[in-house]
Amino acid sequence: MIEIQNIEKSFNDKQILYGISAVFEQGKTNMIIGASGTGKSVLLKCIVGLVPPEKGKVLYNSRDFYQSNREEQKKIRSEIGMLFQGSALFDSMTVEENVMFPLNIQGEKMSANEKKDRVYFCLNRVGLENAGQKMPSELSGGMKKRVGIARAIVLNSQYLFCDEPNSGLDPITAIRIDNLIQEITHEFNLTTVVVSHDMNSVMEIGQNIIFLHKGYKLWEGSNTNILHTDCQELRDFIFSNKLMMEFNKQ
Ligand SMILES: Nc1ncnc2c1ncn2[C@@H]1O[C@H](COP(=O)(O)OP(=O)(O)OP(=O)(O)O)[C@@H](O)[C@H]1O
Repeated sequence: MIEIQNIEKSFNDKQILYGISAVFEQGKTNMIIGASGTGKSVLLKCIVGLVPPEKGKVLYNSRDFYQSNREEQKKIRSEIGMLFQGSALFDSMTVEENVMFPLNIQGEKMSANEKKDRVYFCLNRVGLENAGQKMPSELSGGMKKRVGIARAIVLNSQYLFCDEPNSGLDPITAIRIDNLIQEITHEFNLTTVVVSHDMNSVMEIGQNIIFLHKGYKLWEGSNTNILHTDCQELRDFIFSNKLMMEFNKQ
């Protein structure tokens, strides 16, 4: 479980986040949603320790990240897996080498065979056990995301962060990636946090959602009650999507 308490963040006197508190539950796909420029990525960076907030706490299973010493922070970081927006694979490495990369950096106690077994366990889990020797340039967008997911879980991560996992994918591939993230979350009992502005994703995997608007958290709930919200800003966000608007008329 990750708990954030009263997060405040500014850049050059411009306040971006105002007192954000939330609980991201273990074994669930938690989502941070909102329109472009509303502070989702900044909040994600505050949570993973890339951008320290001026105020507030980030607790990883009760461990206060920003109050921890370097060693403790390193330990927490080693439990975090990230799926980046553009997958962020290394173009000059094979799929196997890409997934192996975190093990080479942090898995110093593992033998070469153990590392390889772990890489192929993860590739198998995302359906790419035969793609180990391919280069990223030979992969489709959806396959690249799968490799990114395999790399994010290779260290036995407890916490999985996904920044816009659907960007650039067609709707069917996008749903497959969403479902894979949800399955892996349940199977490995991860605390998963997905940043998205895609309503299809929200309806598919949004088990625990916070909605940001202009740096404020205006709503929290799940995909079972989001369509019935009376928060006007959230309604505007949901029904700016044409398909959702049609659905709402029925
Ligand atoms: N390092 C930075 N320095 C200054 N301003 C920043 C920095 N990072 C983000 N911002 C500003 O913070 C605001 C929120 O940006 P953020 O990237 O969090 O939005 P977002 O909700 O993730 O949008 P999108 O969905 O388009 O990615 C924007 O006005 C952005 O310009």
